[in-house]
Amino acid sequence: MNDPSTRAALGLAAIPAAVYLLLLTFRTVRYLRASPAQRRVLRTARRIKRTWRRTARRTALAHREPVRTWEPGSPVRTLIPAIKVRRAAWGVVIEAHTIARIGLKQFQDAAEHLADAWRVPAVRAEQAAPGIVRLRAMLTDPLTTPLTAPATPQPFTLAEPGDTRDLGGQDWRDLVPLHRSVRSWELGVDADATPVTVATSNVSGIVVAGLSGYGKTNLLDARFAALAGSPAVQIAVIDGKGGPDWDRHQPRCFAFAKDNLDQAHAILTRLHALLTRRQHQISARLGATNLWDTNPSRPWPLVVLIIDEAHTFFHESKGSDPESRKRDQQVREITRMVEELIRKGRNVGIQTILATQKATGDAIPTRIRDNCQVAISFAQRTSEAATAILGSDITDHPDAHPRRLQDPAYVGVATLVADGKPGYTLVRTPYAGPAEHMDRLARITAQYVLDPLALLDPEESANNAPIVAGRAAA
Ligand SMILES: Nc1ncnc2c1ncn2[C@@H]1O[C@H](COP(=O)(O)OP(=O)(O)OP(=O)(O)O)[C@@H](O)[C@H]1O
Repeated sequence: MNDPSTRAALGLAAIPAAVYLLLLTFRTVRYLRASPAQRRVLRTARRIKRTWRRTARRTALAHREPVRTWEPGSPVRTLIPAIKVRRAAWGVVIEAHTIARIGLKQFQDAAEHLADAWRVPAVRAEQAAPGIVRLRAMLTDPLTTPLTAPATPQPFTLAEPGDTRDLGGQDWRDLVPLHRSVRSWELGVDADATPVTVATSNVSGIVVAGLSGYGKTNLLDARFAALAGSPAVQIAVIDGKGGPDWDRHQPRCFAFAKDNLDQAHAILTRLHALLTRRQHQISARLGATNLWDTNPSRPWPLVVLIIDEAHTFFHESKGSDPESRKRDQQVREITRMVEELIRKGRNVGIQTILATQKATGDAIPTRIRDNCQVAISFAQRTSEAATAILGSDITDHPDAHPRRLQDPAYVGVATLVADGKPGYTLVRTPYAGPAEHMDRLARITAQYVLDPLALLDPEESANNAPIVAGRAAA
């Protein structure tokens, strides 16, 4: 025992034991300090790692092949896909290396059995990279878990130094930076609970479609809330539904109309005039031919036109009486003006957001719809409707197909092509908050409202009062 070499050997043997003990202590402390939900995740991750070789064999995810040998008999070896396991708030992510003929399809086929073996409600499989399949053992599903505050922008995103208004005790520097919401739209979270965004700079058209009651208006509310706090944004609303949904937004709008064709026509005529003036003046005023090379500002704001139930305004009655002919003439003019706003509004900072239950060509003219750079679809009943809004590629992505979303659990879940994510992404959008929230937000930010045409040309504006609060120009 006193022999130095024996002591050294004992000392060496003690190192792994000490490391093991440390690891065990660390794991135990981590487990004890975790919430019940996190403990479940930890247990599941451990179970998956511990039982993987056995589970792979039992779920046909192991590959057997003969070993070349001169010895009699024909020995066989079993290859098991190597995995890496990591924890997420909602479950466990497993990245598996494909081998031989075991790839995405085999993992997808085995998903139900894996869920049983791992004792989780669902397992999803997708190709993460060539040779890597990502499995998600879902303990809770981020897509069906209601989302509130985290992805919902702060209601009062006043972002200018010196603002002395009601900041709810917060310093303006802590609030959402002015241009982040203007340049991109934080829509919510995907199936991995990671944020989903789309760029909104250099965008002149956004179309949001989906069956009634699946979350279009709520999503537009969230967008409205993200923009209302910026003095560099002016908002106009035309509500084809004509109900009370948009009334509370009115104080923050420089132009507002319901399903009144004359008023909608008047607002669009003014926005079209703004488009033309801005085109003429942009170089001289901004020293650039594209607003997005700089940033929207108070004197040259981003102008967002929201048209809810947009199909209301594109439908010609084809009647032959004078009233119908006048109406159809207005519809044709509205269609042309919306089309031009979307086709030409990008560089001058005019953005049109169309929401509709139906995005097929008979509801929204294709020359309007197909020029929108961003398309977002909530649940759809038919493939035709899904293809109309998202393009024919959606048929290659059955997992993200909006027909799958026809379930009350998917109210508030949409499909889109998101920044930095391949193919189509399903996104859980946040609940935008109760009506009073929007009411207060609109009132507190009403002081930012300015007519963008008046900002460009004060004289012209004096002769032509803007259309606000549902009243036609005085
Ligand atoms: N992301 C969400 N989280 C929680 N609830 C939501 C979400 N989106 C919508 N809802 C709820 O679902 C209901 C219908 O939503 P919304 O009015 O936005 O649907 P819609 O698609 O605009 O319907 P319609 O076409 O009839 O106007 C509302 O009560 C809303 O509060």
